[in-house]
Parts: sequence; structure tokens; C-alpha cells
Amino acid sequence: MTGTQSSQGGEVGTSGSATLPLNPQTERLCNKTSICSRSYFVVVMVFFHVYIINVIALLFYVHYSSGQEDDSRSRDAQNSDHSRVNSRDAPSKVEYQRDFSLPRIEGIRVGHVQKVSLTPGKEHLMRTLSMKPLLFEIPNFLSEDECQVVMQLAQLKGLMESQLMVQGDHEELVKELNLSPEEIFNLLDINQDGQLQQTEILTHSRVRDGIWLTPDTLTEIYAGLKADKNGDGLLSIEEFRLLSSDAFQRFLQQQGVKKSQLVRNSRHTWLYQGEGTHKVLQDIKKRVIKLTRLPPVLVDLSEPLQVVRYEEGGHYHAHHDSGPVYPETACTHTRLAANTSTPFETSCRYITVLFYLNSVEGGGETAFPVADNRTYDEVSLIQNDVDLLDTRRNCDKSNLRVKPTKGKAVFWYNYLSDGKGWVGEQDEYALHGGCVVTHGTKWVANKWINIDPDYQRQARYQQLVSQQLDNSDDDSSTVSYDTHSSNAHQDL
Ligand SMILES: O=C(O)CCC(=O)C(=O)O
Ligand SMILES: [Fe+2]
Repeated sequence: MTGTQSSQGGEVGTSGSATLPLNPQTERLCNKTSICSRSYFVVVMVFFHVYIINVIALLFYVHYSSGQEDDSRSRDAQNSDHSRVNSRDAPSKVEYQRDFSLPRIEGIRVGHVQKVSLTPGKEHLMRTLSMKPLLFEIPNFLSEDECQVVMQLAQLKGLMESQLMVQGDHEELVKELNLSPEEIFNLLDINQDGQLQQTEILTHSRVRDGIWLTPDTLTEIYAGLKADKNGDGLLSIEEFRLLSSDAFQRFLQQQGVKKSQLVRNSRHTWLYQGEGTHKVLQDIKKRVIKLTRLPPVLVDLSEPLQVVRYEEGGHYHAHHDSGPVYPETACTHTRLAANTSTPFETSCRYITVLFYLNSVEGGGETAFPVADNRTYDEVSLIQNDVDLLDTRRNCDKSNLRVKPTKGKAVFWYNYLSDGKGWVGEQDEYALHGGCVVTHGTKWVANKWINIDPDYQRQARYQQLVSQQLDNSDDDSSTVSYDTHSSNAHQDL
């Protein structure tokens, strides 16, 4: 009885005074480990409650945070609907949601071949030519007949000189700005080392006048003008002061600039590809959409097809089809939708698809001087002995050359991805040019796909175009892309 009582009465720690005595064994244990102490009980209870409170708090957190997410999602959806509604009134103020990623074809590795389905019942083979830039070739992209039709249509339309010799208003500008020889010298001295290297003069004349001077012609000019007194190949400020500001231009004009001395020596024209144009042109466009996997609207809103003819001796020195993009750079195609005017403008050609319309008897390859180079170094492109940009002299030193074969298409990305599914930085490795045609004529066509690296500007531009189409009376008959939705942006 005592024992039972003692065990039942083992309500250790209750504050009552009439606690039953513990049996000696239990008492020894309690004393030893303090398990039966009151403070131990309190600590355990506190931990237990804290644990329960934590669990409850966690449950509340999970419940409410998912609720908020749902709310914000539906709010975003409402906002985006709202912005689309508002965008009809004030497109420039709308923030478009970035809910679209540009597809980009994977190259895998150089030489990798993938099958592509571009026309019903036919399979094309697409081979990766380089990874930098991402460049592919597709033999027989166009049939012989299609090549013929495109060349004939271009001839019918008429081709114009690709580069005109512009008479510079250089002297007038110098007078208007009241520039001193020192100021002009500083403008040309790109590396600011106090002397003008040949490459500084060459780059200047190529960029400003479109005249392709070589180190040899420059040496001739220096000799003719007695410009380089000490014969070190450099122009010092003292030597420069003795020349008039347009001395070089005048010298060249007196000598007569030949077509072979221009950046580009070809003729070209533009062919539209919308509804109502020749079926072949529309078919080519559809095939380009399939090839690039881009939304049709992006291809529809791009430049028309450019058809180019090089005569024997024709060339196009190495260049980029599209320029680098800085925050203040505008794209030509979205200029209408830009909020600000800017002094920098480029064509924002995300992709180039180049078609060879004939097989060339001699020369005329498309050269990619730095394709798949480990590094890109702009300065080392133009060395005194080898100018890699010169497609009349140095195509054989290019890393990659594509032979012009009738019907073949090559295509490459002029911009990298921004890593978020849109257009990123310019791909410098996309530098390319047309090698001199040594025998026969060369016909090519360019399909450029213009995309603004600024997503908002591209979306605004598409919105504006679709509004204009909505407003025009005969929209359904003249529009070649889907305008069921009044918002071209949604097609992205
Ligand atoms: O003719 C070629 O091979 C290249 C043409 C080209 O680069 C261009 O037209 O932009
Ligand atoms: Fe080009």
C-alpha cells in the first residue's frame, strides 16, 4: 500500500505540502538526474510550446505566402491586360511584360548536322559551320528555279550601286566648327599617343569616306603630298600641320578613286515579300520563319529581301551587318516607337540569312576572318603586313570561307543571347565579307531579321504597327501576319 501510494503520489514537483514520500530508489534517481525537478518540467514545457507555436507560425506563413503569390499573379495578369488596354491609347508609357523567349538554334559543335523540315515532304540538312558566331549552312535551301526568279525580279526592278562616291563636306564642317589642326589631329589620334599611325588614318578613311585605303596606297599618298618628312610612317603634329585638312581627299580625287578602292563594290536592290508579291518571295519568307523558328511577326516586320550582284572584280570588305548596342543606341526599324531621338542608330539585324543565287566561277566566297577564334582582338585585325578585313587580298587568311553554291543558304546570329531569352550583345566574331570575284558574276540575297535588343521598344513598335493596321480600312487584305488579335505584341 505504501509502495502503491508512493508510486501514485509521485506527482513530483506539485507544490502541495502533503506530498507522499518517494521510495528511496526513486528519490535517489530524481536527485541524481534532476528529471523530476520542477525547473526541468518548466523547461520541457517551454520547449514544447515554442515548438508548437513555431509549427503553427510556419503553417500560417505557407498559407498566406502562397495566397499572396496567387494574388500577385492575378494582379500581374490584370495589370498586363490593363496595360494592353491602355497601350492602345498611350503605347509609349506601357511596360510590357517579358513573357517571351527568342528561340535560338543550337549548334552543338562544328560539323554537327541536323535535319530540318522547311517544305512539306522534303528534308534539308543543316550543318554547323562555327560556334562563334553561331553559323549554319543549308544546301539546296532554294531550288534552281527559285534562284532564277529572284535574280530576274531583281533585274526587273533595277539594281543600284551599293556604295556611291560621296563628295565630302569635310572642308565646310571644319570651317563651320572653326577647328584648328591640333583639334583635328586629336580627333584622329584614337590611342592619343601624340602621333597618327597608319591604322588610324586607314580606319578613319574607311569609316568616314567609305574609301578602302591600304598601307601601300597610304605610303603613295604620303609620298605624293610629301607628308611624312622623316619617313617613319607616322604623322606627327608638326607634319600634320603642314597639310590642309582635306589634303588626302583632294589627292585621292585628283588620282580618281576606283571602285576597287571602295569598302563595297556591288549593285543591289530590295524586294518586298508581303502579300501580293511573287509567290517565290513569299515562300522564301515562310521557309525562313520555319528555319529560324521565330514568330512570323518578327520576320514580317523586318527589312525586305536585299538582292546583290557582284561583277567580276566585285567585293565587300569585312564588316558587321549590325552595330554594337549601347543604352543610347536606337534601332532603325523601331525608330518610330522610340521615345527619344538619339545620334546613334543601327539596323539591329539579329539574324542574317544569306542565299547564294548562283555558283561563282572563281572567288566570291563569304569569309569569316575570326570565326571560332579563341579571342577577339580588334587591334590585331589590321596589322601592317596583313589586314584581315581586306577581302581583296587576305581572304585566304580567314578562319572560315563559304563557297558560293547555287541554292545554298547560310545563316548566323549577329547578336548573342542576353541569357534571359532576348537579344544580348553584338557577336564580334560575326565579322564577315565577300571575297573578290575573280571569274564571272556573283548573285546573293540577304534576309535580315530585325529585332530590337530593347524588348520594350520592340513591343511598342509592334503595338504601333498593329494599331496602324487596325485603323486602315483594308487591313485584312494587306496584312500578311495574324491580326486576329489586335495586338502584334501578343504574337511574340
Ligand atoms: O557577298 C557575300 O558573300 C557577303 C555579303 C554580305 O556580307 C552583305 O551583303 O552584307
Ligand atoms: Fe554582310
